[in-house]
Amino acid sequence: MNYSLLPLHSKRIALVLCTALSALLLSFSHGEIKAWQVISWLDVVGEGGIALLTLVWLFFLFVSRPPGRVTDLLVLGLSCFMFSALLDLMDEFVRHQSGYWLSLVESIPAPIGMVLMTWALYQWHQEQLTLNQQLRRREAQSRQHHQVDWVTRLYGADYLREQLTKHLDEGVSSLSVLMLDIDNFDQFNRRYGDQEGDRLLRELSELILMNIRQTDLACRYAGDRFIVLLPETQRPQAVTLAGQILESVRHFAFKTRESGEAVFHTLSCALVSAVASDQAEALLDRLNRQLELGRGAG
Ligand SMILES: Nc1nc2c(ncn2[C@@H]2O[C@H](COP(=O)(O)OP(=O)(O)OP(=O)(O)O)[C@@H](O)[C@H]2O)c(=O)[nH]1
Repeated sequence: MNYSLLPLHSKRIALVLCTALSALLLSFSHGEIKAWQVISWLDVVGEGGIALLTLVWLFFLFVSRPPGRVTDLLVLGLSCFMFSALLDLMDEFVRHQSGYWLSLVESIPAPIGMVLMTWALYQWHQEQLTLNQQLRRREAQSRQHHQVDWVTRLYGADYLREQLTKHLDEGVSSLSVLMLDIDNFDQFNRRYGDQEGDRLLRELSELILMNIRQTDLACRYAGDRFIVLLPETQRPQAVTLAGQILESVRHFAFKTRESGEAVFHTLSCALVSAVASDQAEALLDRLNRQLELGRGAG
């Protein structure tokens, strides 16, 4: 199991522990401990099981989800539910005198928790739809995770070559291919470090993905260079799409981790349209040359 997300939840874990502790303290401070013989062990197992399983759910939540709104709602909801479940369990061990208000405190958090969790699950569903959409854009027509680039999570150059060859062999009509290169990335790396460089690569990949269509395929071709395959796309449409990517990158304020300073970036781009006799490598060479020529001219 991967526990790498646990440290990110230290405050939430503290909240859960405080909630559990306050349920125990509240119960012990308002009653007296029952005699061993009158405890109903069947109820203890049933109610204790519910409280324990709530804690298990919380544990899996912490190891599975990064912090965020949906996570917070789920933690709050489960904590409320656990609070009621623990008070319910403590009833088996402690006889309470002030029955009415304590039973109110015991009953109310559980339904509030259920409402919060229901709302959280709806939000989770919405979040999943967005993630699925991003995944579909990353995956194009097939799923080959060994060919994914681990910095950007985009497909790498080998997968790109395979897909490009496939498109060309199938004679897909109007295939446009776009190459994008981050300007002055080396300078950025030297100033802010490689880790920030990796983060920039990831964030720009997200921006590229957000601007392409479901049928397009974005790959990391090399270092700071990306390629987007645009099937069934005439040049004017490809030019518009490229313009949208360049604009969104130009307006994107990358915040450095250390100082929060906003750093802006531009991309250089080249665009070619495939012709009937094209081979993948020749087309990629054409793209590379065009990009360098454009830079020379710029
Ligand atoms: N952080 C990080 N840097 C990388 C990675 N792959 C390549 N690089 C760096 O990317 C930089 C690319 O440098 P160049 O090809 O000169 O690109 P550039 O500085 O953008 O120059 P122009 O393209 O001419 O604007 C080099 O410093 C590489 O070390 C990576 O995965 N992560």
